[in-house]
Formats: sequence, structure tokens, C-alpha cells
Amino acid sequence: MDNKHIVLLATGSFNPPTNMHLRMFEIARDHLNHLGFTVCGGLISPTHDLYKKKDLAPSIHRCAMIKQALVALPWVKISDWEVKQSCWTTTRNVLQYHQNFHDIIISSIRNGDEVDTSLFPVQFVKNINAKDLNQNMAINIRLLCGADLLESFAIPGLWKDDDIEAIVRDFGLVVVSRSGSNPHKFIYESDILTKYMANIIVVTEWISNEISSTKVRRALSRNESVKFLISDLVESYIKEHGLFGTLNK
Ligand SMILES: Nc1ncnc2c1ncn2[C@@H]1O[C@H](COP(=O)(O)OP(=O)(O)OP(=O)(O)O)[C@@H](O)[C@H]1O
Ligand SMILES: NC(=O)c1ccc[n+]([C@@H]2O[C@H](COP(=O)(O)O)[C@@H](O)[C@H]2O)c1
Ligand SMILES: [Zn+2]
Repeated sequence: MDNKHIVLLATGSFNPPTNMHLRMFEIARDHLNHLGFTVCGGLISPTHDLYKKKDLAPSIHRCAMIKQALVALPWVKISDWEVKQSCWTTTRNVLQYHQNFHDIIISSIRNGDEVDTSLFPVQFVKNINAKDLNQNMAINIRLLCGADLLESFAIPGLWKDDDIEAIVRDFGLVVVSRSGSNPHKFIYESDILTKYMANIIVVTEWISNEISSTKVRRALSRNESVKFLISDLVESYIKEHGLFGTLNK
């Protein structure tokens, strides 16, 4: 099976989405292109409200902010499947759902069936020509994350070993370095990650930038500037809805 066609899927809170979330996709795509992969598209899947992270804005606002942020990054789409479920979904199952969906689309196209393009960002398949489809072409949904998310695999009780193994075995990871983290050392120290090392691509961010949603929320609540840290459209949305302590500021 060919796994050269990749759709990058990023999970997280996106509370709010920052310019670094967008950069992560660009950095990863450049790196994968250099390695000979074809990046057919990207997806952002914000986590469910029941993930219960401190200060997590309601998903309706997080989805709206992501849509505003993605105006500047049209090759990446939001998937609101996760937030629409009745409870929180593990990352393994989020990946599996999106993998299944793409498998169905590819096989429908191969069979000449009608594909309901309103269902999903089928723009991914625009990048794929008919010749590819006639062969063994498949789309590989890969988890795109920062090194801190990778390192959270070691937090006791947070991730099931089974899930970690399935994520690296069945989908693969693209990990963008973040200051203070050492993904190569982390992989070396984990038996599961070492076993599936071939499926983990570490991308070094040479133009490192420590923008984080936490710092952006702090600046917003203090009425400090967040210009050039998040998109102007996201900033307007936040202020219009009084999110993150911006009410009456
Ligand atoms: N500056 C960054 N460099 C590399 N990866 C990043 C960066 N900021 C966010 N990410 C990655 O983006 C994904 C979503 O992250 P998340 O929504 O937690 O953003 P965050 O900025 O880390 O927010 P918070 O401060 O609330 O934890 C994660 O995989 C995270 O590692
Ligand atoms: N067991 C799991 O599948 C598991 C555990 C912890 C976090 N997660 C996901 O990782 C992401 C973490 O986001 P934050 O870095 O914003 O906390 C979220 O999308 C969350 O759903 C998954
Ligand atoms: Zn985070």
C-alpha cells in the first residue's frame, strides 16, 4: 500500500488558534515535500468541550475562530466531527474516523461512484490524478503535533499504551519541535515509539517561536496587544464575543 499521500490532522484545544498552529502545518508540509511525500491537505480537529481543560472556550467559539484563522491557510480545513460527538473522543479514534472517511472517498472515486462533496473537504482529492487512483493509491491520515503533545504520552494515566501503539503503527506522527523539548530523546526512551520509529517524522523548527494559546489568553485578559500572534480576524472575533476576559476592555 502506498502511504506517500498524506493528510495532516492536528488535534488540540485551539483556545484560541494562534499563528504558530498555522505555521506548524506549513513547516510540516515543507519538510514532508523534501522527503518525497505529497501532502494532500490538512485538518484541524478541535477537542470536545468535555475534554474539560481549564479556561476552555465553548467549541462553538473555538470552531468559529479556527474558521477565521484558516482564511489565511486554505489548504487546511476544520473538521467539526469531534466537537459534534456526545462525549470526548480519543485521538486514536479521531484519526480512525478520518482515515475511514478518506478510504471511502477514494474507493468511491475509484469505482466511479457519485461523491457527495458537501460531506467533507474533498479538495484533497483534487491534488490526486486519475492515474494515481487506478493504482494502489491511499491517503494516510497522520497526526501532526508539537513535541509537547508527544511528550504528554508519558503523563501517567493520560494515554493508553494501546492507543499510543495504534497511533504510531496505523497512522504515524509528524512532530514539530518546540523549545524545551527533545523529541528524539523522548522517542529513544520509549519502547513503543522506538519500535515504530519509521512512522515518526520529527521536523525541526529552525525559526522557533514560542507563541502559545496560554500566553495569548494572558495578554488578552490584560488588554495587551496580540497583533501578529493571532490573525486579525481571530482577534476581532474574540473581542466581538468578549472571550478570554476581553469583555468591556
Ligand atoms: N509554538 C508551537 N510550536 C510547536 N507546536 C505547537 C506550538 N503551539 C502549539 N503547538 C501544537 O499545536 C497543537 C495544538 O496545541 P494547543 O491547542 O494545546 O496549543 P497551545 O498553544 O499549546 O495551547 P495551550 O497553551 O492552551 O496549551 C499541539 O500539537 C501543540 O503541540
Ligand atoms: N488518550 C488520548 O487519546 C488523549 C489524551 C490526552 C489528550 N488527547 C488529545 O490531545 C490534545 C491535547 O490538547 P491540549 O494540548 O490543548 O491539551 C486534545 O486534542 C486531546 O483530545 C488525547
Ligand atoms: Zn498545548
